[in-house]
Amino acid sequence: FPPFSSLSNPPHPPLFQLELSPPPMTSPVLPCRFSSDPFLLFFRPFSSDSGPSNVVLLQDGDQVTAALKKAKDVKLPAIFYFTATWCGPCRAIAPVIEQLGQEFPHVTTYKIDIDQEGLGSILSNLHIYSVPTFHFFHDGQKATEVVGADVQRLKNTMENLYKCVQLILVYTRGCLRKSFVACCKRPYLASRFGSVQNHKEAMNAAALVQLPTVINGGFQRVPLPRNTLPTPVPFFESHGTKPSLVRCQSTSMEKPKTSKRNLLDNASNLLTNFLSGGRLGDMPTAEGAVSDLFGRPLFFSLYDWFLEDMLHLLEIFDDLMHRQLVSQDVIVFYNAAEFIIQHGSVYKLAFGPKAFVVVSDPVVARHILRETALSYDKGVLAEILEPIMGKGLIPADIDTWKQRRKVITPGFHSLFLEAMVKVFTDCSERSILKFGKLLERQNSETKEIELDLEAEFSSLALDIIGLGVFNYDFGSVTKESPVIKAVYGTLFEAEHRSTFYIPYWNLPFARWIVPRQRKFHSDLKVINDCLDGLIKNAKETRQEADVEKLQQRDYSSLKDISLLRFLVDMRGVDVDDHQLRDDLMTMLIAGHETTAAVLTWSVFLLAQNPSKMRKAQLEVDSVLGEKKITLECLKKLEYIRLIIVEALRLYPQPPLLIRRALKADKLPGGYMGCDDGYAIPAGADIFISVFNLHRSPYFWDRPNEFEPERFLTPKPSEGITGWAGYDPGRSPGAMYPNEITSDFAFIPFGGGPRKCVGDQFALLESTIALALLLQKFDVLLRGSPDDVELVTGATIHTKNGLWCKLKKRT
Ligand code: HEM
Repeated sequence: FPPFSSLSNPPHPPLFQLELSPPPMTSPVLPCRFSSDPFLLFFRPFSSDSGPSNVVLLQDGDQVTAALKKAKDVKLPAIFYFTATWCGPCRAIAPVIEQLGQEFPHVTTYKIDIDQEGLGSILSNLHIYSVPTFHFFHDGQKATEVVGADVQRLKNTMENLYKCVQLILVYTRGCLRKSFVACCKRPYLASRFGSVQNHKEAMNAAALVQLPTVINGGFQRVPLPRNTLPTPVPFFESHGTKPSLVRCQSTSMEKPKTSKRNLLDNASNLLTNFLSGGRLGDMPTAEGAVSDLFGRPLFFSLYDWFLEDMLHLLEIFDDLMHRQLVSQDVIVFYNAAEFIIQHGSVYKLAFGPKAFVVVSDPVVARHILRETALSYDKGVLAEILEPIMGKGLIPADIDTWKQRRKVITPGFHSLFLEAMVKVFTDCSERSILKFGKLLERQNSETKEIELDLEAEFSSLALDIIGLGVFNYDFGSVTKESPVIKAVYGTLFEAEHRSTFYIPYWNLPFARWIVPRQRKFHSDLKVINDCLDGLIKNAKETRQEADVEKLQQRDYSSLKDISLLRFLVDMRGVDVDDHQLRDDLMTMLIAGHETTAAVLTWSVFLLAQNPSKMRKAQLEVDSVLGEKKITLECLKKLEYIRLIIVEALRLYPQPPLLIRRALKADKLPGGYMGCDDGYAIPAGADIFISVFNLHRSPYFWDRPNEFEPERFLTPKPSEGITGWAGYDPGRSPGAMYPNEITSDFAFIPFGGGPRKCVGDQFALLESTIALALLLQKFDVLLRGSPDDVELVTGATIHTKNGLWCKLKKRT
């Protein structure tokens, strides 16, 4: 593109400059060249008939002739792949072909077994002397060929020939280019970047290269000479409305956004700017409307505002690829300046009378959670939770938190967790037994039961947290009790408060006048009485010891292995009953819904991916057999562990972390943000959107896909300043990926000093429960995944339960 005087990249070789002369044959007929590319080693073994749908097996000479004709006449991109069943290199390269087929869905690969009868003359006409041989067709002609299993050459040829879209980006600030590279990982988005300064320059450039053009998402027809033009892409001509923005594994999260601002929105924004918005300086501001916040979870809107335009662009390309419309170049100009102004790593959300700072970047999250952790408290969250959790760790002020954190953390030592494995197993088996009994009672032919697994996981998690934290068996998997009802009532109220914007419960007399507040206080009393009884009991049987001694106890001989026992027995910590009760209540609430939610979403995702479920079941069969689960087994259940963390990536619990600045601070700009960072005043309220971080296309490939295997492979930072990339080796010995391995791009348990104390407890518990479920049952969703609507408060859960069909595995 000569007119782009300001191209910042060294020029790429021209897109269609191909090596047209075939490489020399190394042997006359059959022995083939074989690349020792280690890429080959990672793929599944050869399977001749299966594979992606764009691989077509041609079974006789007529079919080959017809396909050749079609490739020439219809001008669709196609590869003719000559192979033989006895050829070792062909077998070795088969997975690469499959992989390339998936990466270039618009290219058809015709596979021809040269030993089929009646091919003789065709093969000699085409000069096929050895296998594998690949003929590449483009624009109705044979463009080039590759002879031999030369992986690198195959990949290069595919990329050079079939990458279809050239992307030219209008950018005004250097950092944005990188974001596009990170985002446009798909092979069909050729990353040829340049900068043009304005719309006119973009149009001139487009006219010069004579291609259909998209400027800022809208189609522009450039004045091209007749007949020599590629047809404009119909999608752009017809598209007036944006496609839905957030695509996920399948949920009803794709509700359209409210597009028009109403009176309330305008009033709210005015108020925001008047009251607090101004104090947040020139931070990018989301153009959201208050009405966007109603009727769907807040974190979806935060995600849209974060990525709206980027997603829009990707949606366009996906759609084009899907419809095989891009068999030609399209130029895209994208106005980066617009993007920067409205969205990004740190932006301000005008929200009623308040402004919140929304953070979607690991470097900024790391700054708040780890580097300056004690300059922030829990702000709005503490206001909501304090009436329930008192001075428990989550809402506690910094001084109380420092004291209690020091005491509680040692409670989760390794021998305790090891002892918990038995509790997790026993409780999970109780659920499995219950499902088995329900199945036995089932008379129907199908021999399957329908269950709301979310409710079942909730009972299971309640039983486990009761036993683990204060040695109380709720027994909720099999029965109901006033205490259980009170716990659920309290959780329900905590949820209600976290989604209700006006804290009416703080009004004088509300606890006596408002019926739900009356119920809440009576539920709280039931739980408090129960906890007080347990604390009294534990104190009466106290056996004081130093922390180190307590951590080396022989758990197999103890009747009560709970955390309460540990806290009460600890020498030199004479804590009052009230504080202990707050601690227990906090852990009861923090550890119950969260774990139930992880199991719920793990099953939801697996049920939509039967091959992954099967893989998990095979792993469980091979590791466990008929054995009881031990910590050693858990180390071997790698795939199950990855499923749990991948579910936490896609459905983080909670989806937002909340903070309030105790003093003025300067946040780093984050990726694509302002290099100078953003000053925030004392009192600024912050949402760290874990959901945005976990699904950010800058830090994850295919961010919305369920791919547990992703955590096995390092991901370099690709030049993102300040972010170290993902590296599983960074936390040696860790059983699960975490904020260290991901440098704060994966923070399901937060990070820094206020990181979850129960993370290992929860992960081991979930791994065991999921493994035991999959060991015995096949699980299917009862209806469509889209029927499983999401709602959210503190955690993301379903609106009407996760209804599944369970069948005994044979
Ligand atoms: C999968 C299950 C769980 C998830 C996803 C989860 C997530 C989190 C997150 C994200 C935080 C940090 C909140 C923040 O920084 O604002 C947190 C804190 C906390 N979690 Fe968990 N948690 C889980 C299970 C548990 C369990 C089982 C327990 C207790 C047995 C627990 C106890 C706590 C406590 C006490 C805190 C406050 C820590 C502090 O401020 O020092 N959590 N949890």
